[in-house]
Amino acid sequence: MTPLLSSTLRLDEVRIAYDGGRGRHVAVDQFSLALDAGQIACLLGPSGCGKTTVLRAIAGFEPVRAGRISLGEVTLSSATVHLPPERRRVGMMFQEYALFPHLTAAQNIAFGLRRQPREAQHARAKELLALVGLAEAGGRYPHELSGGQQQRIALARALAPSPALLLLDEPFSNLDVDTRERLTAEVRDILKHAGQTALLVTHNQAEAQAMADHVGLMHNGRLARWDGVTRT
Ligand SMILES: Nc1ncnc2c1ncn2[C@@H]1O[C@H](COP(=O)(O)OP(=O)(O)OP(=O)(O)O)[C@@H](O)[C@H]1O
Repeated sequence: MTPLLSSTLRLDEVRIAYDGGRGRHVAVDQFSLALDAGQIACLLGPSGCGKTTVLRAIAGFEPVRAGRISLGEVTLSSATVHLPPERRRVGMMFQEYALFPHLTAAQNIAFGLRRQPREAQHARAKELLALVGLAEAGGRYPHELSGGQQQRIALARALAPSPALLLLDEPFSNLDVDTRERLTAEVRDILKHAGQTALLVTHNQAEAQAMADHVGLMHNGRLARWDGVTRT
């Protein structure tokens, strides 16, 4: 699939702050990066360094105090612009977005396609079930799937509306080590096959290296390093 050049993600000198009881806390500052369409990047860093805050700002859940976030030609956030989350073409796979227990795997995948005709929803769900290697599991409910299978369905659900950018926050943290290692490689293949631009957050360096084309190391709300990953 040819990546769309128009969908480069850019963060330029972004500042994000939280207002709390003890005044304003600047969680992310002078944060800049560029991620070309079709590329996978991973933000790595210790707890509290601001990884989730960056993802939440890109998704539109936190305002930006200074700087600019853009996707292609469109400004998503700046000190004066705040596009609502549903208009950003940004998909998410966050821990808190679990599958709906009362919907089948196929219905979960089709959930974000409710405005499309039923036929188109079925076809897209079928295509994504195949992409994540669960072609036979469309009729099963989440409790009938393993943890790893549930994560693959959650990924399929996030991919279904063809977002220009997919954000993944610690997508494997609930899984055991073996499943986690296997899924890391599988998810990279799935994202690459779909030509999906993705930004992932993790604590785990091995996971970052296995998944990403670029690894960004965060420290105290800033991007300390941005390295390309060489693959043989
Ligand atoms: N809703 C909030 N209100 C106030 N401060 C917050 C809020 N969310 C996060 N913070 C603070 O912002 C900083 C960055 O938090 P963030 O969750 O982005 O870090 P993180 O790198 O994702 O951490 P972890 O790896 O533990 O998830 C921390 O100091 C945190 O305490």
